[in-house]
Amino acid sequence: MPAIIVDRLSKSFDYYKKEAGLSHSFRNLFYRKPLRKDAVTEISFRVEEAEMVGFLGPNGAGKTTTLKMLTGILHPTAGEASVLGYVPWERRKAFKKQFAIVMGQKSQLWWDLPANESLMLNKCIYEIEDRSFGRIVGELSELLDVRDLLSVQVRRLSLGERMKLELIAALLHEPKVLFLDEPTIGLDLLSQRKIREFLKTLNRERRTTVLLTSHNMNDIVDLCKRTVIINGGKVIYDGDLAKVNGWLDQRKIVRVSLAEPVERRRLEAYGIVRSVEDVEAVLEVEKTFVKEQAKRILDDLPVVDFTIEDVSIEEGIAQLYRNGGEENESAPEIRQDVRHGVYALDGVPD
Ligand SMILES: Nc1ncnc2c1ncn2[C@@H]1O[C@H](COP(=O)(O)OP(=O)(O)OP(=O)(O)O)[C@@H](O)[C@H]1O
Repeated sequence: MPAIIVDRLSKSFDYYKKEAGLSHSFRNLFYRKPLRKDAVTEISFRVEEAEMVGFLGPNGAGKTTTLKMLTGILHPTAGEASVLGYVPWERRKAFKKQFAIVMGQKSQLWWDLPANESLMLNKCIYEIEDRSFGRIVGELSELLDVRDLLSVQVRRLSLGERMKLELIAALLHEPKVLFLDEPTIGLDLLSQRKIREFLKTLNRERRTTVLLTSHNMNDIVDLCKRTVIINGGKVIYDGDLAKVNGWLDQRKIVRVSLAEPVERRRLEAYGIVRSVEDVEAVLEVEKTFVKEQAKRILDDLPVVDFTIEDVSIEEGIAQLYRNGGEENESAPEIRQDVRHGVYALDGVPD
């Protein structure tokens, strides 16, 4: 049985428009314009036990809202979900003991206390026995290399050190399902790598199921074979990460620094002009033509510096599906088998 089942889950937020100014504040006492935001609309997907799935999407796509429903923080407007056989928003005690959520932007540790005091608090909340507590803290702090930091006041720790201790706090009760929302945000490359290695070990040795949201593509590429992509509150892709990579790899980003400003119209001869600011230009060029266009740019223009980069998956998705899931003509068509909640990109080679 899958560890996570999401079936046509939706969440809408009702709120009121507030306008600035004293007169509007007075008017708001008698009349407030109600508004509705459909943050998540009929999304369906499944995550098998011990699977690590990347949950991707541009800003405002509905990722955090989905994670909040799957952890019982939010009640959905419609649809169903089950995590380890439990309905998350029923918030049963037995369910709370089997999952954990780590949000890179939020801390569950007490800032004025050393981390081991917060760990003691979690020990009591989750009713963990003394012997298990000692073993788990020992194992995890060894793996993350933070043994010496357990007695340091949390506010004195670096962001990376704190994040490692946040993970220990979240994993004390040995959850079977782990929801991660931007776990490497703001961390240096070394700390990011350490946390990814740790998550791999956790998944391999404890068969922990992981649903991971991250704007850091290295996290997703390194940890997840499969990705669910959401945009405008709708699932637009569910499948192999490599397939999406292959599709986006069909285009390249060419960054050019020029000795003097060049008219936008002139640059359009070499590809799609993404931006021109003074002497800096960014172009998008089809991969098959990139060699030829690069040569032309270098021959024709007063180039000072020149780089060719890949389009990031996230950027490509945001660009192609900018209108809340409406594809533009160059985007691959999305096929959806509603019965199974399966989505696929047409025209993408296997
Ligand atoms: N309480 C709320 N009231 C009204 N709108 C909300 C509320 N919470 C979220 N939204 C809106 O729902 C949409 C989805 O938000 P959500 O935080 O789930 O996106 P996200 O994919 O996690 O984005 P990000 O990557 O920027 O964190 C956004 O447009 C957001 O403004």
